[in-house]
This record gives sequence, C-alpha cells and structure tokens, in this order.
Amino acid sequence: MPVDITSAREALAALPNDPGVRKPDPIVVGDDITRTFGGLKAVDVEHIEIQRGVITALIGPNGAGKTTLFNLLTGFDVPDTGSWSFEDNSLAKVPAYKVARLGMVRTFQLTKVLSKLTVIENMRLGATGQRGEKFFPAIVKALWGGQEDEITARADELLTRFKLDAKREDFAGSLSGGQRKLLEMARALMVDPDLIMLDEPMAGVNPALKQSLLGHVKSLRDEGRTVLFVEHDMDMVRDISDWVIVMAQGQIVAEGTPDAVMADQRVIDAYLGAHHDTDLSELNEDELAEQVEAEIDAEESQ
Ligand SMILES: Nc1ncnc2c1ncn2[C@@H]1O[C@H](COP(=O)(O)OP(=O)(O)OP(=O)(O)O)[C@@H](O)[C@H]1O
Repeated sequence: MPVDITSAREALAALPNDPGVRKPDPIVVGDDITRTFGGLKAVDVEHIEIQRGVITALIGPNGAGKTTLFNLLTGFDVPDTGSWSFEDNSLAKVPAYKVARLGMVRTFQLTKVLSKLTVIENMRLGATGQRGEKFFPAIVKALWGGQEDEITARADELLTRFKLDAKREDFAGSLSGGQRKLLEMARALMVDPDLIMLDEPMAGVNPALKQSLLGHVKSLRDEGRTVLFVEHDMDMVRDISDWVIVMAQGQIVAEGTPDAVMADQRVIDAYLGAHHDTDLSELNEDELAEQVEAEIDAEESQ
C-alpha cells in the first residue's frame, strides 16, 4: 500500500537532523555496523533507520562508505560487527539471494558477464534473486525449463513498462547508459521487492533521459515501494528525495530533508574535507603536490 506522501514528508520534516535519528515507521533498522579493510574503517555506523514508503538518498564524498554499506545491508559483504533488520527480520549472515527473496534488492551496474547476456536473459536472472556470477550459466540454463512462462510474462511486462521491449533480444552490452539503468531497475523488480536500493541511477545517463529516469524512480515509490539510492548528482537528490542521509569517513554525519541537509554545515564540511577553512589563494602548490603523493604512496603500500 502506498503511503500518503504528504503526511510522510510532514512527519519526516518534524524530526531533528541528527545522525541516526529514529523514524516514525522504519523498514530497516541497523546498529553498530562496522567494516574494516586493512587499517581503514570503511563503515562505522552507530544507528541507521530507513523510513518505509519514501525515497531516501544516501550521499557523501568519494570513499565515504556508501557502497560498502549497501553491500553489507544486502548480504554481499560481511561486517566486522553489527546487527540490522528488514521488516523486523534479522539479516545478519543472511546471504544476498535470500535477502532479495525477503523483499530487499539492490541494483548492480552491468558487469562483463551480464553484458554478454541478452536483455531478456538478464531479466530472467533477476527472478532468481541475487546470486554470484559463477552461478549464472547454470541459472540461465535452468530457467529454460519449469516455471519459465510465468517468469517470462513478468519480464516482458516490466520491459514494456521501462520501454525496453524493442531491445528484448539485444545484448545488454549494446544498450546506452540510460537504457542500462532502466534494465538494472527492471531486473531488480523481477522479485517484486518492498525495498529497492539503486546504485547511482543517474551515472552515465544522457541529460535528455534524466527526467524520464526520475519519473521511473518516483513511480517505484508511488506504487508503495521504499527506495534508497546512492547518488552524486545533487540535482537528482534535491529533486526526488524525501529524506537524505549523509556519510563521511564511514559514519553518518547528518540527515534531513534535502533543503535542510544542503544547508547543514556538517554536510558542507564533509564535502570540503579538511581543506574547507584553508584560504585557497595562499595554497602552496608544491606542498600540496607532496601531500597528494604521500597519500598515494600510503594507499599503495596498504
Ligand atoms: N574490497 C575493498 N578492499 C579494500 N578497500 C575497500 C574495498 N571496498 C571499499 N574499500 C575502501 O573503503 C572505503 C569506502 O569505499 P566505498 O566504495 O564504500 O565508498 P563510496 O562512498 O561508495 O565511494 P564512491 O562514492 O566513490 O563510490 C574507501 O576508502 C575504499 O577505498
């Protein structure tokens, strides 16, 4: 059932803009989620709640930990610590395909393997939930038998909705940037998820197609799904989010409505990083080059 979006927004607007703020009706709740790579704490989230039935954007500078958090929540990666639930089901140690069957699905950019499959084969794979690529050949083969009719009918319905029906037999790798994003969304919808997590839905999309993509994302919410998306395109964030969560250095540093978050000093600081109070006219370029080189060396030696 779609939520009444006006009252959902009013309820959210009344919340304080604190990191991890409690929501009126959360579909996902997580605590103490950490993930370390080498010496780097990529994710260090004390508390997170995703409100049901609205569009939440997850933003933050490069390397903030957004993708890692997506991977952890959907069972594609295992945290060092933490617990989280979806619709009150604890998801710790639940593999990705089971998370997908429970109704929480993330989109993926087209990988090499998926590019070599046709559009309709990509859709059929979506029906199986989210398994690792090594299973794909067996799955594609298996799907030619049994329940194929029902799956194909749903796939064709979705391809029509996303205006990809004419591309049905084309290799996914031949699609344009925007069409790939539509295919990613359509594929995720094969399991009819309650929560759909979109990984940079606007990346590589031609400006002429952006409005149409935005319309599709809104339609997901309007048919009653919860949407969580990672995105760098701030126009999109401002345009369609009901709520924004901001990460920096693995942590949630601010949350709020798009307007409140864009004006929040913690967010401006997070994006500008340590250099925000430096007078740029006084920067010593040699010194800066040395710092950058040192950072690269440090990363390479990890
Ligand atoms: N498999 C991995 N091995 C080692 N380090 C990793 C791995 N995955 C991510 N990291 C590191 O963890 C940090 C967080 O990365 P992550 O990709 O989650 O950030 P992000 O916010 O999604 O960034 P972007 O916006 O650039 O995609 C980065 O410093 C990254 O280099």
